[in-house]
Amino acid sequence: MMEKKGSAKTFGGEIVQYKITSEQLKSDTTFRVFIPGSGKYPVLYFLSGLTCTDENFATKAGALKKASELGIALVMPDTSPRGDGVPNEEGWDFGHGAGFYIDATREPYSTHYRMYSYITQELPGLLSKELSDKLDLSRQSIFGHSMGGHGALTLFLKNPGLYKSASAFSPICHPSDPRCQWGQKAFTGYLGSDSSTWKQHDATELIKTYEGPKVEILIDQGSADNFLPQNQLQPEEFEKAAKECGYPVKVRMQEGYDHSYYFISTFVEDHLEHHAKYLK
Ligand SMILES: N[C@@H](CCC(=O)N[C@@H](CSC=O)C(=O)NCC(=O)O)C(=O)O
Repeated sequence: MMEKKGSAKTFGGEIVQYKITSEQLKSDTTFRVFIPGSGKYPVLYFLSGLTCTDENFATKAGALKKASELGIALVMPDTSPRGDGVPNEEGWDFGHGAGFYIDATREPYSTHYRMYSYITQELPGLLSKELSDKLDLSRQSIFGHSMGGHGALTLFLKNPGLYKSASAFSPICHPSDPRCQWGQKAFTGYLGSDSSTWKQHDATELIKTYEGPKVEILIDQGSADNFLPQNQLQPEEFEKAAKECGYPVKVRMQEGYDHSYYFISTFVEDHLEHHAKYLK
């Protein structure tokens, strides 16, 4: 059951925060939904990055006006399971706020950290049951930022046809690469040290064997992003792999922009228009 925690009218539509007890996450979790008006709308998921909740994109990205104009509903989940019973670690790049949109296979994380199944199965199932008059779940697309960009790309590539389109802001493109410290930490912790299992959660690896519809993927990356020289993101590796297998990917290097929501809000309308081409 979806419990309504709060709502507000905005840009002619409504943004609502829901709380559920998730079967996959074995914990309570919240998500926000923006519904443009009184019709039935296609759904665009936004997956947020490390340290975020369902609040960051809703309040900082400036996406709601354009989503309202285009007639696209937005669904904004949290980034991990949370709560007293959910194992956590020191630091902001693992544990709470850092679920990496995968199903953990390693104890003690495997019981709760099932963000992949939550986003691809449980959440759309709930939405189609409880908001069937407002959301058209036969038309879904996905985008995200950083860790959430990794989530958007991998969920799209792992489920051909489930999402009509995908895009990302400064995504973690190659988390199984030894130079990507976020990926090394998360995949070792959630999946174990056998790195052969990591490739199925790595966009740069997945695109090499992808066999579904080749809908253009849009990526925006700021040139002044401090995580870029640290090799946490590696958009060049994803672009190279896509080119080699003939998948159309547009990577736009945006001069002087950093990793923040100032960057996201500058280009978010382009991403909404990109998805509208495939959702409408
Ligand atoms: N808290 C950290 C910074 C963490 C950070 O930059 N998080 C990004 C996503 S990074 C990759 O997934 C983010 O979106 N933060 C939320 C926001 O509202 O900006 C630190 O202290 O350095």
